[in-house]
Amino acid sequence: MVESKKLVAVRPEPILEMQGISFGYKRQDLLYDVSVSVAPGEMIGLLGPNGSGKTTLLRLLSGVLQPRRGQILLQGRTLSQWGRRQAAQRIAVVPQELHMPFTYTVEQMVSLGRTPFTSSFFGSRKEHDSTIIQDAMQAAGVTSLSERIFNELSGGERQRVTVAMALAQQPSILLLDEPTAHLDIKYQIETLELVQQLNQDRKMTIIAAMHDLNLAARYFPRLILFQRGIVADASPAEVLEPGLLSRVYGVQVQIGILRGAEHLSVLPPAQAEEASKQSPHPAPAVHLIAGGGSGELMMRALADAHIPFSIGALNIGDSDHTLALRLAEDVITEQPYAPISEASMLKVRQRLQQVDVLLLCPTAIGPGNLLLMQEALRAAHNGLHIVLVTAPFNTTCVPGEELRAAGASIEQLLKSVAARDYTGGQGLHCFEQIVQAGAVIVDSVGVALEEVRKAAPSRAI
Ligand SMILES: Nc1ncnc2c1ncn2[C@@H]1O[C@H](COP(=O)(O)OP(=O)(O)OP(=O)(O)O)[C@@H](O)[C@H]1O
Repeated sequence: MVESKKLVAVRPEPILEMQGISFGYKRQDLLYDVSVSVAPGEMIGLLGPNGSGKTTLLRLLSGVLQPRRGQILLQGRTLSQWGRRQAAQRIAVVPQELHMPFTYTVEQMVSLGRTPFTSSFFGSRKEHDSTIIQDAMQAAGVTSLSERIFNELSGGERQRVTVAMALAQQPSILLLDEPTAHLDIKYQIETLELVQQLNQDRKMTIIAAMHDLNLAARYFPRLILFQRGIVADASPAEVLEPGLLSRVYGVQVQIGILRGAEHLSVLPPAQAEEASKQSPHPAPAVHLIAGGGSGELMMRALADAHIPFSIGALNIGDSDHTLALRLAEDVITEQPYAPISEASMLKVRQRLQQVDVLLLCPTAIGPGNLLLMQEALRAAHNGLHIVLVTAPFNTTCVPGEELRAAGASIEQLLKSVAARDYTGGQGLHCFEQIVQAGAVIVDSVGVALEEVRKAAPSRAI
């Protein structure tokens, strides 16, 4: 028998690694626990709404900003171990807009890209540097503009010169901040074709913040969707998912492949709204209060059963929050580690007035979410059907009256609540009252689903 050779896929060492980085300009984190591994030669598009932190992430990657927590490794060494000058010899940035206070020519501008390798701006340029500058101008298609004044160029021409400047750094990694912003469609395509060419011909690793989802789908094989933390990191087909985009961008979109096209297209809201009129999204029948992973099974079960639900309030960074952005119809979101704000509590209250059922998952009860439990109690007194999903213990589903007869079950429930109550007994007291108000206790996700179907038979499919 011929022994078959084992084929072992060797993953290349990452060229760039973000390990659990958090950063904020103010007390609160803007980026929270971001971990990304970038292989050499990848082409990655960063997506996210205005203010989601894309530029900030690029500034962290270029070493202009320092993370509060976590570290960024460039070829296995932290950026501070490399030092600014050495890092700049490997990572180049193409900023969103470049304003020059001086009347530099294009060639002078591009030669500024050699700064990390020379001791002064224009003084110590060697023949070797001149060759690189000419090569950079040629690659970016700006040789014919070399004597022109940079500030007098059109937006598209300036963009190409800025790319040439970055190329003069001979970087392994090119970071671009919205390279197509303010450009007409011809220049948008030209710029992205150029970037793609650099990626393919020079094996340059590319990371670009992008607003145009269609261009991102067309040019970037890997997309990372941000909303302070990473919401999705995968291929365009997985990231450009209508539910996910509508939750992150707050607008309904449709995704499809246009006739004759090879790539996904994101259709504008007007057409999507029209489409959504034809197949309306059902309003959530269920609201979940969860946290710390306690809602995971319940969310997956509801999504599998096509039962629309809302959830919250949840802090950004909570594992339930990340999953909820994918699965829930609406996620009431709070800042990382922050107590629940009045605005979020108001949203929870309004939502509890609209839904048929509240599912309370077995989350830890701390001072931060005690308010949610108190809101659940208020809703119970207003007649909302509440289902308490316990940590798994040895009882079967005991609805309403039967539960009261089964004293041991209540005891067990309260014992499990006491074990996760960090509010000096206030959380436990709240639970006792919720039970007294007629809540149903269930110890399995399947039984919880049955309760939901009973309470919202027409809306839950
Ligand atoms: N130097 C700064 N000091 C304080 N806050 C800042 C600073 N720079 C940016 N911010 C704030 O940080 C948040 C994220 O900004 P950032 O520019 O990283 O987002 P972005 O995703 O690139 O946005 P856009 O798509 O609009 O360019 C914004 O609320 C912004 O106002």
